[in-house]
Amino acid sequence: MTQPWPEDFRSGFACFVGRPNVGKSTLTNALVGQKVAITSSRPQTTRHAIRGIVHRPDGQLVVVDTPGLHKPRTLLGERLNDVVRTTWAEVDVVGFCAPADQAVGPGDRFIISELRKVADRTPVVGILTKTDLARPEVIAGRLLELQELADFAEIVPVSAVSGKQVELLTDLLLGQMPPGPPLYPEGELSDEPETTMIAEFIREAALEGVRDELPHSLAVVVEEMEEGRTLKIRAEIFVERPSQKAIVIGRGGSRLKEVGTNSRQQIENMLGTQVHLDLFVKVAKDWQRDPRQLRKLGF
Ligand SMILES: Nc1nc2c(ncn2[C@@H]2O[C@H](COP(=O)(O)OP(=O)(O)OP(=O)(O)O)[C@@H](O)[C@H]2O)c(=O)[nH]1
Repeated sequence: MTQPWPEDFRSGFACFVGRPNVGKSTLTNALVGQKVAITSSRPQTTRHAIRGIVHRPDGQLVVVDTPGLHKPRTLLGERLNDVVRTTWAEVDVVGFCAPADQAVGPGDRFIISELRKVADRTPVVGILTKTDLARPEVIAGRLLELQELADFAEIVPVSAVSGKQVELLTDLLLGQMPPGPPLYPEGELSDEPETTMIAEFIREAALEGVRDELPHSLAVVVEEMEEGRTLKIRAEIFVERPSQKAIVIGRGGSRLKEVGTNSRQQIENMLGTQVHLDLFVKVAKDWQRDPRQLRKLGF
């Protein structure tokens, strides 16, 4: 019997690492070609290891999106760092991202040294992101800085926004994958459970335009999904303090309404069905420090 995939087919897992806000989620979306990981101009909003799957005739690349590594101040912070390290140790290739509009610095060196502690033999591809934001001579300088930072298997400049070199990046990452059959059926873009993606869409909408300290204080749980002519979804947005609840709800409920409209559109796009979305805001005091609450909220 002949196998249904080419002999030289490659498949495996990749993840992107780098300082907050360097463009890891946007790059995942650009590679996969559809919005699967949430992006935000605010650092450290990527919570779950969301996979995007790149299907090609010559291979399959499963991209795992990890949260940013950061100084743990709470139990949540520690758990997130554990998630990061576990992911790093398990993938076939790591894409280290640094943005073209910023110099390589201590943050990058810290991540590289942490990376080497858990994955000393995993090939690392150096990725200079956001090249649309820098002039060619600046990009050239940054590439040299990257070259000195670590022993990368490859170094490649890309722009997720313009799409420049994104295909080449896929080639290079696939080139580091072991030979093997496709890991997921064709057409599948992500193996995140639907409820997780729905919760992420709501979280993303709720974070839009709010103050800097709010991101880590916000969690979303999908409580109920009821199939019918329209899909009824009931979700709860958890904050830590009554003052934050007021911010999320807004004057006369105006912000919450906006959050509902925006996330409902995203959910409808993803599921291809009409959605009725009910959102509730609840205060769960200090949920980031409380192991029981963390488990309930899925961490
Ligand atoms: N101009 C430009 N902006 C980009 C590009 N890639 C990402 N951005 C912007 O940079 C910001 C951060 O992008 P994200 O993809 O959320 O960054 P991240 O590294 O995943 O961030 P964390 O989840 O905080 O770790 C967003 O405002 C993006 O729109 C790019 O290629 N060009």
